[in-house]
Amino acid sequence: MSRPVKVTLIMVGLDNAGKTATVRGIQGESPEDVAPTVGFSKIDLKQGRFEVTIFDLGGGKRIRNIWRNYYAESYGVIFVVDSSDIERMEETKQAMTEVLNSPKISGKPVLVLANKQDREGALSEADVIESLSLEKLVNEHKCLCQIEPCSAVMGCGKKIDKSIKKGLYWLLHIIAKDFDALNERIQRDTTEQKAYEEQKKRERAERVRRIREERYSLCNFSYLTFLLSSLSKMLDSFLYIKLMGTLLRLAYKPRAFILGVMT
Ligand SMILES: Nc1nc2c(ncn2[C@@H]2O[C@H](COP(=O)(O)OP(=O)(O)OP(=O)(O)O)[C@@H](O)[C@H]2O)c(=O)[nH]1
Ligand SMILES: [Mg+2]
Repeated sequence: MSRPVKVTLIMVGLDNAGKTATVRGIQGESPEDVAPTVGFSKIDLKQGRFEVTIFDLGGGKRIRNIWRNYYAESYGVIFVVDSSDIERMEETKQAMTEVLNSPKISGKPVLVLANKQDREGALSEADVIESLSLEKLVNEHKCLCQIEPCSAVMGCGKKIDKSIKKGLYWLLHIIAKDFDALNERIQRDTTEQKAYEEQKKRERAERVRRIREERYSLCNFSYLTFLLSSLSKMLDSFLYIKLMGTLLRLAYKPRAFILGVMT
């Protein structure tokens, strides 16, 4: 029996594209009532001899910058597009360009799910290809690509939209064909990324240490200043009391005072 093949995939695309609904359906859960993903969710599933991990990454504008943290370990990309949201096609194209531009993604296989085909006015496969300049984009970055028009809310588990199943099968098949080279690249990239993250961690720790040290010496300095000013105040008070005593003595007993000074 052949050994299981461990494969990590990332699922990206704009917010509201239908990524979470798609992975829910793949997992056999209801794709209805999904909430926007804040951060990511991780899904593990078995597909034949593949042990697949899918990172469903939040697509909100502010969290899109986390996508790059997952590029190194990813064997392939699932890019989900809301085909019915024509106004956001330009934004979708920009997001896809940024993903494929990354050196850690270029050359890896990409499955595009042209989702929400059940919606009226949804762009057809050909229109999505044109709106995204998909052919040019994937050729430029040497990515094998397949596009599947689908609907994530059509069913789940065994009843999931056949196009989603077909797309996932294609992606895993392409990965398996070039597994050794891809795996070598992923091992190299993840080792490099880990070293980079460690370096960043060390730099951060060093920065914190320096700030603490500066704060500590500032604290010591303030303490010293406080101590000196307190001492000076005490001395001032002491001299003041002494002076007042002298004046009082001079005022009430001038003779005794003058004799005291003279002797
Ligand atoms: N009509 C229709 N609605 C869908 C389809 N897929 C997803 N939706 C709906 O679209 C909305 C967004 O779906 P999500 O799966 O949360 O989208 P997402 O891409 O995960 O969004 P973020 O987590 O914010 O990045 C939800 O209301 C889904 O029910 C589809 O194929 N057809
Ligand atoms: Mg989501």
